[in-house]
Amino acid sequence: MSDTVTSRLSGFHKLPMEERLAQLGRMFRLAPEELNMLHGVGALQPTLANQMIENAVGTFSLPLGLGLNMMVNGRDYIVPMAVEEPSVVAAVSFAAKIVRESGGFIAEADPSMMIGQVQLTRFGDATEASQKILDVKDQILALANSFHPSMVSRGGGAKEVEVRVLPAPEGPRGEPLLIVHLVIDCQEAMGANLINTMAEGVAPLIEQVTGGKVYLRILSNLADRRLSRAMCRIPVPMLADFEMAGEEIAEGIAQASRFAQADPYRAATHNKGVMNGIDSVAIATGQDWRAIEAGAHAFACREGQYRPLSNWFLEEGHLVGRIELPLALGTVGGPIKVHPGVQAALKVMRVNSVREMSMVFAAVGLAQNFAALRALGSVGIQKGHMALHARCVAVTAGARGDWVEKIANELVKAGHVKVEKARELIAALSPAEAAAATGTTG
Ligand SMILES: CC(C)(COP(=O)([O-])OP(=O)([O-])OC[C@H]1O[C@@H](n2cnc3c(N)ncnc32)[C@H](O)[C@@H]1OP(=O)([O-])[O-])[C@@H](O)C(=O)NCCC(=O)NCCSC(=O)C[C@@](C)(O)CC(=O)[O-]
Ligand SMILES: NC(=O)C1=CN([C@@H]2O[C@H](COP(=O)(O)OP(=O)(O)OC[C@H]3O[C@@H](n4cnc5c(N)ncnc54)[C@H](OP(=O)(O)O)[C@@H]3O)[C@@H](O)[C@H]2O)C=CC1
Repeated sequence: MSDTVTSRLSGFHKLPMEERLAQLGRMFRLAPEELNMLHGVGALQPTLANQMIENAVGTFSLPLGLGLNMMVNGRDYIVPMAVEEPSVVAAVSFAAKIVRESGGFIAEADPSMMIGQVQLTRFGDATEASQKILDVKDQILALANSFHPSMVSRGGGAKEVEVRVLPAPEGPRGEPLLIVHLVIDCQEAMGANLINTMAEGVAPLIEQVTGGKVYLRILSNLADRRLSRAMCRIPVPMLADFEMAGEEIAEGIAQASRFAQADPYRAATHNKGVMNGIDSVAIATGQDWRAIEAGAHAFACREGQYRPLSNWFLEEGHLVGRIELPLALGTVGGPIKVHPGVQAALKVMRVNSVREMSMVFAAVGLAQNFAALRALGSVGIQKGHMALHARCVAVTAGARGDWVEKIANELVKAGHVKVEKARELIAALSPAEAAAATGTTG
């Protein structure tokens, strides 16, 4: 791989797609097959898809873009993003460009600790049953680890047993819930399968020592022992653009953050913006994005009210942004080593461990959030977003080829990004132009 990898590729978005790929190929010394994978040519063959899921009839594609300008802990990252929504990739690159000029993102991630849950019922007295389980804690851990000795030799495996007694949902007359938590270090894996194996494996021992009956044995997607954090600190004057002073923009972002802190209706949309970035990278890198989504939103609710995953405030002439969320990611397992497109995407992202990957994910979430709040707290989201959405609108109205960009530009100029307007523009062309614009013969 080239030593000159940089994610600061100014004007990359103005290049034709072939030149973008060629530039990427040179920088990462990618083989033609790897470039083809990124380009989507043969990335996931139907025969392989048929081995991945049930009742397969084919594959389904999404656009793959590159988030640029990302600097995390002093290292440059080009971030593969699979997403259908216009402006997401531009927004992350835009934010990361500003942040890198103020030193980049600082991030950290916890070790890969996950929780496996075992639900015990008919246990009699809850305190006594809890104590019986804790008395055989070492036996439970040894049994759990016997199902995955290779995880232990990697330094991972089951590390702790905890017992939680929860009030009965039916009220005081119902049996309280007794939930055993197995805390497992999953190392480089997301961990669901290995956790479930261990949770199922220890259930008979828990039944035996308590005389109770186990029902559920499954991981928890609220991965709150596996948090990732990112922060950035931008000098306020660096936020200025041609139209607004840095102070005004910073104030708009801080006000947006206050709104999300106070109001779950706003926090949900704020977090949707965060997840625009995180989900896109998750899909491109073969992660279980449903698990990430479930964990993020459960974590957002941990204080009893749904809150934003990130926070922005002013401090000593700087705008400071922070994000914290659970990220159960893997560099092995699931489809990661199976899907050839994921392999090519990971080569571009060049993370050396799952913790490093989690830090980049957190930084992407914060960058995405910054771009949205910057727009929302100043000119509004529509200006930037709709300008990029205009191309989709032009295609929906029937435009094809070079005409997509032309019609999109006209829509933006008219300040009216609607399919009907695009159809009007096409209808106003000469018959020959209209035929060319819509790819039909005249
Ligand atoms: C769209 C921008 C970035 C334009 O912003 P701009 O001011 O036109 O950007 P710029 O010309 O100053 O360019 C700066 C950099 O941004 C990138 N960039 C700039 N343009 C492009 C492009 N076309 N394609 C790819 N990259 C682009 C590129 O890296 C460029 O660097 P350069 O290459 O020039 O050195 C800005 O208006 C923006 O960030 N808007 C916010 C968009 C957004 O957040 N979209 C998410 C979808 S909306 C949503 O679902 C979430 C939401 C909003 O509801 C969340 C919430 O409520 O919190
Ligand atoms: N609620 C949820 O989120 C659920 C999710 N899932 C799915 O489970 C999958 C993730 O489970 P997961 O257990 O991670 O995946 P896998 O079982 O596919 O793979 C993980 C395995 O990779 C091997 N491995 C090789 N090197 C390492 C390393 N350095 N660190 C850790 N493991 C290593 C280990 O096996 P070995 O030790 O044998 O080498 C490990 O058990 C995803 O596809 C997810 O969609 C499934 C059920 C529920």
